[in-house]
Amino acid sequence: MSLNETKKDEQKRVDNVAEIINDKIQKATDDLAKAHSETGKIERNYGENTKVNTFEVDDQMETNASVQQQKQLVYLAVENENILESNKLKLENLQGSPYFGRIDIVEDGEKDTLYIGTSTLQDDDGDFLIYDWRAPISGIYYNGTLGKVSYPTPTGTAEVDLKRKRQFQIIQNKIKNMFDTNETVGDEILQSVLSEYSDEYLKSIVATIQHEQNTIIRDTHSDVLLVQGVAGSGKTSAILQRVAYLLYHSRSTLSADQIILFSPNRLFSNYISEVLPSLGERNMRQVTLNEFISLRLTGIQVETLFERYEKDERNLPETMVNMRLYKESADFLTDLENLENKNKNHLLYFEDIIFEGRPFFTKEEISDIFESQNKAFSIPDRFLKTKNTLIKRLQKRIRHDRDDDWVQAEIDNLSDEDFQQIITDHKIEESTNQRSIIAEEFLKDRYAPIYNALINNYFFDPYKEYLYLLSHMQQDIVSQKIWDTMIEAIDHNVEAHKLSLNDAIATLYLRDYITDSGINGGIQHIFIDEIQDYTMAQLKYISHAFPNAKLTLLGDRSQDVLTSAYRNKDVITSINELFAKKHVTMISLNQSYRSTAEITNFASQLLPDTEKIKAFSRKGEVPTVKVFPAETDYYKGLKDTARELNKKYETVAILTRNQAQAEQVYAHYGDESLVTLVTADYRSVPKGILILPIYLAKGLEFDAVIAHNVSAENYPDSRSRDTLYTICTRAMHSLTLCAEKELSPLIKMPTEIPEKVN
Ligand SMILES: Nc1ncnc2c1ncn2[C@@H]1O[C@H](COP(=O)(O)OP(=O)(O)OP(=O)(O)O)[C@@H](O)[C@H]1O
Repeated sequence: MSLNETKKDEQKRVDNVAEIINDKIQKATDDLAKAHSETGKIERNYGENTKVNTFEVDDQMETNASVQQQKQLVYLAVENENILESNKLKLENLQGSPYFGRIDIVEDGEKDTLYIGTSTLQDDDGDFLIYDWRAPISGIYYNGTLGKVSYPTPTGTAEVDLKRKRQFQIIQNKIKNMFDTNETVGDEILQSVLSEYSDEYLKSIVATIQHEQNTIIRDTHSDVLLVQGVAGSGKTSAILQRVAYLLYHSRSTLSADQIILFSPNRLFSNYISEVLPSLGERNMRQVTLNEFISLRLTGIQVETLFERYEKDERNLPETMVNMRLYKESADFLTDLENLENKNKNHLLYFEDIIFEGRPFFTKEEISDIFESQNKAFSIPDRFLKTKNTLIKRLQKRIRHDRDDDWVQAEIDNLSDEDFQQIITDHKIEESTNQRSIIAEEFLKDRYAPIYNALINNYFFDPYKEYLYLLSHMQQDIVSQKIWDTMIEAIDHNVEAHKLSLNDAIATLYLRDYITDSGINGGIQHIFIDEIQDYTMAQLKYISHAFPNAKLTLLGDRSQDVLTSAYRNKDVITSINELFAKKHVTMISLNQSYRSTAEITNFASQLLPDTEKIKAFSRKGEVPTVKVFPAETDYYKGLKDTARELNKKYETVAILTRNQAQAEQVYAHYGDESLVTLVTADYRSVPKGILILPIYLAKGLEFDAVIAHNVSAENYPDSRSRDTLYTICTRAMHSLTLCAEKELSPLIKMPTEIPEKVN
């Protein structure tokens, strides 16, 4: 059959499937509308039923049962609606581009043809029109080359003969491109996808997943999956595809709420928010490290890594570096833990529990309880026993106070409604001592803040405890004087309700250790993007906080913008050491997809010889270097360049080293409506000419990038290399480097490329 005829046949099939999808969407819309009105009815009914009987004491029990039943009905109706909604979303995702792949196989002598798309579609007879890309057999499409291949089945590995692999690019139900290929995914379609201009949101790569990316996506065995991938190699894309894959693979046991992604900043969270919905899945939870810590250390303002970088990006004294490296290590946390248990006579720092302005339990009383515990027990054990004693004392107090006059008087003063509410809430049956029970419940409600304070360990001060341990630490990193100054500085910080990131992590770890808390066993997967920004202490804390979670850690050792000025050890080596007892799988991605070959090759030159990147064969403009002799020429040249680029590209990002430089560039724009100064508060990236420090552009990409002032002064030596590399690799189609006076020695261009402007 000629290629034309084949295409005609394939187009016929697309038309046919498209029609079926449309019909199914129509039906799904009708079903959903019906279900919605049904839910409305049940909800109204529930509302009426719950109101009617609560005042009639005799009807209480009946009301309770009926309320439960109604609640269950509402729950089922809402659940049903959610399922219909999700099915409809999946169909809508297929609309216009129902599938992207086809495999022809021979299995046990039988021929079969399978089409692969974002989700499964069956016709009315139950035949598969489209296979979900995550189905075990679909793995062949991404992994296998023609010939004998295998795929996992519930009963073991199945062998098939792969006869053909065909790729489609279908837009608005028209086949735009179609290729038969032996590779994972042939270059032609990838070329076409990568040539597109940048978008506000990252797109799914489901149709063009590459072989090594597929390994990351489908890994289900590793405790720790560690990916070192060069800039633009699809790490973030792979995370999102992997989440979708895991949700499918473990659909009966895993939900999106049990997955957390630690993302570098809010802009990034928004940037990636569309991928999972486009694959028919809900987004996982997303949090930045600072948000995560702030939620756990309420009332304390934790310094962000960005703020710290702005303060001491360069010229950090050696003593500071040494102290910082120690406090960022996993050993530091272990040392704190060991020290805590060393002095058996040490009394923890307790606090009064204040109730209605007066101490309910004084710290002396709490200390006495702690002191009376057997010192042979560990500190956490003695803490727990203290806490339990306090809870018992509270319960005793409730039993004691219930007959007090003031309590009886308060109960007499309760409105009928409140009185009934206590009976209903606590399911109190009628009996002779009903009034005492009511008094007890009333007191429990009244004393709830005390109970809450006990449960949440508010009677213990982890900050003072941390400072105490620091002051008793035997360290030979810096002189005692410098160490003491550091402790004093933390003390001042705590007074002002502030803490650095390192101290916050250490305090949290210590608090969790002593109080045996802070553990979330329900989370099954943790993903961390930009892992090079994390310290081993942070990773140790995260894995302690989520003991049942498998970790997927992705990063690029060459994009260490925030800590390369002082860190001396490779992050990948450190992670391997930290998780030495776990099943760690390490995967490298060396091919970059984001940028044109010219940009990738240019950026690659900035790195040491050992870390060369493989460029994807997408052609584009050669990067331009412009050196201006004086400051006035510089800013004029920079602005002209941005304006020119903006005629061709919708987004042009001027990337600077830090916030101060971004503000400086912004100040040179007389008319502010022409540009946007993007700050840490931004939640989405606007179009046009943008100015932002590189750390806010982490993980993002832009059509055109201008690197601001790549002068010898601004990027003097190899410690600036990561920053420069990260800036250059944000560009998809066009990269311009502007420098004032002398060019940075890091930039080595073939002599014909620099376009000197005088
Ligand atoms: N298999 C693929 N098919 C199509 N596009 C891809 C593929 N892999 C990566 N890309 C594209 O390459 C670009 C870079 O991908 P991504 O942001 O996931 O890389 P990254 O490794 O996280 O980058 P960085 O570390 O530089 O932030 C994105 O536009 C993404 O859509």
